[in-house]
Amino acid sequence: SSSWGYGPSNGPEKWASGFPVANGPRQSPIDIVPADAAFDAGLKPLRLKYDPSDSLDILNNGHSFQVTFADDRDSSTLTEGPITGIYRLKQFHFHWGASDDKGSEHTVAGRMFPAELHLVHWNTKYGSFGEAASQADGLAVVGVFLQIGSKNESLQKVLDTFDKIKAKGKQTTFGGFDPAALLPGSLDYWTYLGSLTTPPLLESVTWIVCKEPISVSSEQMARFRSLLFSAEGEPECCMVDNYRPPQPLKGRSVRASFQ
Ligand SMILES: CC#CCNS(=O)(=O)c1cc(S(N)(=O)=O)ccc1C(=O)O
Ligand SMILES: [Zn+2]
Repeated sequence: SSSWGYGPSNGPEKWASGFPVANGPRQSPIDIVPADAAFDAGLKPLRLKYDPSDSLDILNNGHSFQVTFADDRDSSTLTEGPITGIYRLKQFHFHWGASDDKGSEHTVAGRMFPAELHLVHWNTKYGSFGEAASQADGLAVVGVFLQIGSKNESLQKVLDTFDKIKAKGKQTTFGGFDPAALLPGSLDYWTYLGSLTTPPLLESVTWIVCKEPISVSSEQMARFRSLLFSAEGEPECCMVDNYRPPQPLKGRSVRASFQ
């Protein structure tokens, strides 16, 4: 069976056949329209506490690359913000385009960014990521837009591993990395109830999208595009355009933590 991807035969327009929830009521990403986002004074500031010793390795999983964290303790967590309880960081990954004019999953009043960072956290009240992933309040993903500007030195540490994870299935150790170094100065955010943006598209994600982008140089964006969707020994297929387009809002409201 042709597994899902981002090509013409297995891309986002085809996912509904294998994953009917693709047409569900709370799918992600969405177009965020700032003028329609209601300021909610009840929303607390995000509280992100990450321990660099939790970072384990970096992996090309065939649809993106991810940095995986040890999540057996409450050492790298998301609390406060729009959520209640403690959510543990499991991994972070990115989505990006074939050129600097596209690549993000969420858009802001129709504007696409060249890339988007996702930090995936799971609700510890469910005991494991897998259990949490099937619960309506099981996951919380912090999204950060990347915009073309100065070279991002924190990001460069990630890009420097790409020679070792070029092909699908390759991984290498990646310890001592602090994901807080990838966060913008302001943690103002929009939040709404949505889903995973890749199959299985589970409707279990509280999305927390930062208003302020982080910078990435055009040369650094070119490095993202040197990764491959394909495994060693297969015809080379550049890993680009690994983003799902915005999905219908279906009556959902988007709240803003800022005025
Ligand atoms: C069951 C299940 C599941 C999803 N896993 S994930 O949350 O790490 C994830 C989340 C997202 S996203 N774009 O929804 O944050 C994308 C990709 C992945 C992944 O497996 O690689
Ligand atoms: Zn993602």
